[in-house]
Amino acid sequence: MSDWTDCLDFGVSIAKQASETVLAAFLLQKEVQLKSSPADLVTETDQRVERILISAIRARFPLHRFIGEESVAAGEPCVLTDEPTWIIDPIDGTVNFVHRFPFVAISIAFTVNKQTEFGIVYSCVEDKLFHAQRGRGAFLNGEKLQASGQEDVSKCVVVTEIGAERDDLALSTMTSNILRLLQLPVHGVRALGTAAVDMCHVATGGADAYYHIGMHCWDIAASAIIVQEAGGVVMDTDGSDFDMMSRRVIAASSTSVANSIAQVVQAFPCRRDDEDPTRCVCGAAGVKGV
Ligand SMILES: O=P(O)(O)OC[C@@]1(O)O[C@H](CO)[C@@H](O)[C@@H]1O
Ligand SMILES: [Mg+2]
Ligand SMILES: [Mg+2]
Repeated sequence: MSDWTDCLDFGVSIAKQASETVLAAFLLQKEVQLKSSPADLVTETDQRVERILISAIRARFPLHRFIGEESVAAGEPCVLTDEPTWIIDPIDGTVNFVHRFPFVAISIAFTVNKQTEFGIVYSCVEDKLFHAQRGRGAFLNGEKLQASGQEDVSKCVVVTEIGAERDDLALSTMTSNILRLLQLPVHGVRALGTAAVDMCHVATGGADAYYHIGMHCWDIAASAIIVQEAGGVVMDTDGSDFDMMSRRVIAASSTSVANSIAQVVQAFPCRRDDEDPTRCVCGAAGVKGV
């Protein structure tokens, strides 16, 4: 039985190759298009990097499937099957990329039978390569990672994001969540602009928790296994099991911190990533899946 190490090694090498395209464009002026909201941006580089990654993987593993952010935006389905599947965010942190704020990552997760086998997050400008393989630990540039183990939420640095949603309910929910956390109190609240890198900071122990409502599976699939393999926990913001399609996540140093955050954080409605977009629309108004 394959342990998928050949796929992991290939994923790492193409992530590094594709980062050259990201870095070559990083300091240049970008042409920006909007997706679901005025803060949900896409550039030609996002689309090109996704094409580079998918065509390389397809040439090597022709039977594998894909869920890619920009492919889904172009109308491809976002459904996880039992087949080997690569879940790709070509640039996580496109707003950062457009503004030259130096936290942008290529995020690649690989699932089989709907279980994540490995995750790769390459923070391109920082040249930080995070990866984890199921049952084999999490690493940053080859060094083993360990989450902080913190159990007391009042001693935590908590990372979150104000996402791309700009409707009143989403904005008031996101800001009141931050207010309630600060009132616990926690030591600090941070946001880097990329869910993938934010969550990897929980894996390093530099942050103790991360939560987010409204992100997509490609933002967090890779970093979720990196957190778990570093000894952290991931769950839904409602306290149930982690579901990468639910648009809700808590990643934490310990179950007790994750539960404390789940008690404080409220969610606003978001359509699941794998929900048929023709059937129901809730959450922020917009095009392509929000
Ligand atoms: O569209 P992108 O860049 O792939 O991803 C969206 C995203 O960067 O937006 C949020 C911050 O606004 C992050 O949490 C999330 O990862
Ligand atoms: Mg993203
Ligand atoms: Mg992206």
